[in-house]
This record gives sequence, C-alpha cells and structure tokens, in this order.
Amino acid sequence: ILGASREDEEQLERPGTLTETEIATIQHTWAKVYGRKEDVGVAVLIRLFTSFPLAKQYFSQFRHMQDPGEMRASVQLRQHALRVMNALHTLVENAHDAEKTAAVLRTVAKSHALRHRVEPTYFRILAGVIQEVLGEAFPEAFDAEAQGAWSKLLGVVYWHITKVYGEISWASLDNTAE
Ligand code: HEM
Repeated sequence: ILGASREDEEQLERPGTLTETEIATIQHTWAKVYGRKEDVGVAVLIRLFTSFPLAKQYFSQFRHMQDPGEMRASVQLRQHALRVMNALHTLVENAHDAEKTAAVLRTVAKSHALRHRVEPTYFRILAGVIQEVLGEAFPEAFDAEAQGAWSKLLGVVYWHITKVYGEISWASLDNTAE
C-alpha cells in the first residue's frame, strides 16, 4: 500500500465543498468530541500507533514503545494528540472559511514534510483512524449522516495536505534524503 500511494495522491480529485447541513452536523458532533479532547486525541494516536506501528518512527520519544499503557504516559504523544485536536478544532470552527482552512493545513503540511519528514500516506491513515475512533466513542452522534460529513471534511484535509506536499516536491526531497 505504501509504495503505491504516491501515484494515488497525485490523482486525487478535489473534494466538493461542505454543504451547510454537513457543516452543522460536523459542528454539532464536534462539540461532544471536543469536551473530551485529551482522552479522544490520545485514543486516536494510540490506535494509529498500535494498528500502524511504522507511524511511530517519526517520534523520537516513543518509536521503540509497543505497550499502549506506556504510550499513554508519553508526554510527546499527549502533546501531539492535543495539537491534532486543536488543529481540528480550528478547522471545524472555520469550516465556512476556505482561506483559513487552506492556511492552517499549509502550515501543518510544510512542517511535516520539511521538518518531520512524514510520508503523506500517514495523513490518510490518520484520517481513517480518526473516523473509526470517533464513531466508536460517540456511536449515537456518529450516525450515517455524520460519518458522511466527517469523511468529506477529512477528505478536504487530506486533499490540502497532499497538494502542499506536491508543491514542495516531497517526492524529490524524499529521493535525495540522507
Ligand atoms: C491532521 C493531522 C496532523 C496535525 C493537525 C498535526 C499537527 C502537528 C503540530 C501542530 C505539530 C507541532 C508544530 C509543528 O511542528 O508543525 C506537530 C508535530 C509533529 N507531528 Fe503532527 N500533525 C498531524 C499529523 C501527523 C502525522 C500523521 C504524523 C506522523 C505519523 C505526525 C508527526 C509529527 C511529528 C513527528 C511532530 C514533531 C513532534 C515533536 O517534536 O514532539 N503528525 N504536528
């Protein structure tokens, strides 16, 4: 999957803009999630790192950890969990503002490509994990309609991230690394 991903990313179609109803659904469900942002964020990252252990490689302080209990105690993991949740919060609050959305995601994409050197595929994987964990943690709120709206929002996130990775020629950076 990892090897094939780069071509898929280049062919990504721009997702449609969110409708008013979808934005309302996202903001309504997010209010519940955000009330428990630290727990939810940590649960998302633990799921990411246990289901996709290679995703840990980028984190100096827990790349060696196997035990979810040990991960839970990692300050670096908790910090990144909160950063992801805070960024999502900004995106949800500004769902009507396409420029703000693009600007937030540009900053994230640039630092992750240039400084952290994260393969863009992990953003798609993380989007799937977020959707899965939110659906499990809030089954009543995340009905089929909410799942559809969230999948569209996360598609928008991933579209922006891969667009910026493409602009800074991630692929050629990657080839010349080390
Ligand atoms: C929507 C998804 C994500 C958001 C909003 C996000 C956000 C952030 C933010 C705000 C920071 C700190 C500031 C910076 O360096 O830019 C950060 C750091 C970092 N992120 Fe992410 N991130 C996301 C996904 C990922 C993924 C998928 C990975 C790797 C699997 C990753 C790996 C890292 C690493 C290694 C750091 C540095 C950690 C440290 O120095 O403690 N991020 N992220």
